[in-house]
Amino acid sequence: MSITPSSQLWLYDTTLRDGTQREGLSVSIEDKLRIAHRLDELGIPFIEGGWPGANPKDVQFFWQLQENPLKQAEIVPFCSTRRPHTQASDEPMLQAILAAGTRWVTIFGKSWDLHVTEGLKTSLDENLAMIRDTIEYLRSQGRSVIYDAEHWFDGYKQNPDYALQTIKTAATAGAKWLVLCDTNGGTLPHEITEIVSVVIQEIGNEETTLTQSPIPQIGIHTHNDSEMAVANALAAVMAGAKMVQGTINGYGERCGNANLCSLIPNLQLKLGYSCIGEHQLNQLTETSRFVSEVVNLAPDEHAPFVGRSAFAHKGGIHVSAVERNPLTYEHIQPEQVGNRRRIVISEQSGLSNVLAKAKSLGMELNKNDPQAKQILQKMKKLESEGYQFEAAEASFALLMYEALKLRKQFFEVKGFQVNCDLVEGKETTNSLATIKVAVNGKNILEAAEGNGPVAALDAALRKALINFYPQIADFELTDYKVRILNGNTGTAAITRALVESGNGQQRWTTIGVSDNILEASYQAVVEGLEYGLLLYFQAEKVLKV
Ligand SMILES: CC(=O)SCCNC(=O)CCNC(=O)[C@H](O)C(C)(C)COP(=O)(O)OP(=O)(O)OC[C@H]1O[C@@H](n2cnc3c(N)ncnc32)[C@H](O)[C@@H]1OP(=O)(O)O
Ligand SMILES: CC(=O)C(=O)O
Repeated sequence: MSITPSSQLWLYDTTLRDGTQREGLSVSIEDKLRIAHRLDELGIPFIEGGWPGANPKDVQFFWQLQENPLKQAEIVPFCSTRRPHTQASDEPMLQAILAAGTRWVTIFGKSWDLHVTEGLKTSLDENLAMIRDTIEYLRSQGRSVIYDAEHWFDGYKQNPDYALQTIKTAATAGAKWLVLCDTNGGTLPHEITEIVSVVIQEIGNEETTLTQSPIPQIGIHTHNDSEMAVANALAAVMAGAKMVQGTINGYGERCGNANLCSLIPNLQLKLGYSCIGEHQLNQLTETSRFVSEVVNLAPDEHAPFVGRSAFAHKGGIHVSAVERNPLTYEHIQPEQVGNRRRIVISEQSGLSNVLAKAKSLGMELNKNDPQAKQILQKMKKLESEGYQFEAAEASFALLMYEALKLRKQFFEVKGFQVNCDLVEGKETTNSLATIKVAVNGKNILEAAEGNGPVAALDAALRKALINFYPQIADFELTDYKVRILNGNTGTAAITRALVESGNGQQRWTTIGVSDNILEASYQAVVEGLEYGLLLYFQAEKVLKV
């Protein structure tokens, strides 16, 4: 591995170690393996896999990775320096990271005198010896060492001479990287710039190959407690740091670590540094969603660069301009990071939103068409009554088809009735729905039970339609949300029901609004089935063509 071009930066991902220190995040060995391989594909050169001496899961993880190694990344175990007044060679934790069988290891040591005297309860000299012995021992075992200077910035601010002594000790002992950590996340960018510049002056930062360099390179590891983690990492890089540590989606202890999903595009697209390949940068959005799926945390829809809303345009003025030139309201092209532009429909829309939506549905509509204005007016009127089409794009599509006289009537609901039994002492209610539907001029009457009125209604409707449209057997109701819009008016409150449906490949959301919760739900359920049929027949048509 060599670093020559001055614009080359080394990314170090710690999702599998510091990321898992986030409250509420827990992963299995299989999850860790899947994430490691995905980060490898993304082109991250260093992946911190965990602390093998600290728990059996991390020991297993490193062993299993040996059987199915990464393609390009260095997998790195993490550990502290030896404890006070012990021999490095006798430390079980250090034996555990050696047993992980990697080329690189990361150890963290104390930079802040307060931590030495109060945390470790040892002398400042012994702390220096702990750093030196540990690095020398790991090097004697053939490992390349990354030294994380914990609490570097706080330590430097309190006692700069001692803090500098700790990293000079690490450098002399042979660490190849000195990573300055803003462990408590309280430092501001101007302080980072100043302090990193001092370190670079003191330590030197020659451009040379990693394996030959006697002078360690400087890295940065920042936390987000002041919401400065990304800004601080950028400030450090601009001051000369060559390694950037962070995590996918910014997961990490307390408020998280520097978010690589923001750092990488900022470094690469804005500042011109080279971190990962262009074809890898456009996997960033997918990687962010993959990791959130594996760790079972809902993705942040508003995350910069990779969030679903990162390139979503809602205001009519924005949509009008973006349609003419995306640069007007987008700082980068969404495709560069694997994301996509979305046009959101709402009461804040103008004709441009409607036209863009029509285009995305394959319909030609222009600003002078009277239907375009009608669609906009109808949508705004419905929004004023409680509809929210940005959350129910399928219902908006049906509204457009209707206005353009393209809405196919697959069936017509003539009426329905729902009865609920609430029996004292029974925890669940039984509901029975009867429904009358007309299909191709034929009336069908069906009844079905469900554990709630909406489930019963959905079941009765499907029963009535299944002989005409067998494909609805593949549709499922995946989510159902209800919101009371003017809760202060008691029973006269308006209910908004959102139903999410799916067919195994796609999901779509429909909406219903009424002062009757059943009526609102019924509208959303019916449109959900109708839209599913529409998708099915559109796909059929395309296939036949
Ligand atoms: C800034 C960071 O994020 S550092 C990483 C933090 N991550 C974690 O702590 C997660 C994994 N940790 C663990 O599983 C456990 O804490 C272990 C296995 C490491 C240690 O467990 P225990 O031996 O029971 O100790 P405990 O967690 O109570 O205390 C930490 C010990 O590490 C010592 N320690 C802390 N930093 C260092 C260091 N840089 N070098 C050596 N020892 C250190 C503390 O002084 C304390 O020692 P003591 O118990 O002799 O006083
Ligand atoms: C090492 C580390 O995770 C920190 O100092 O924050």
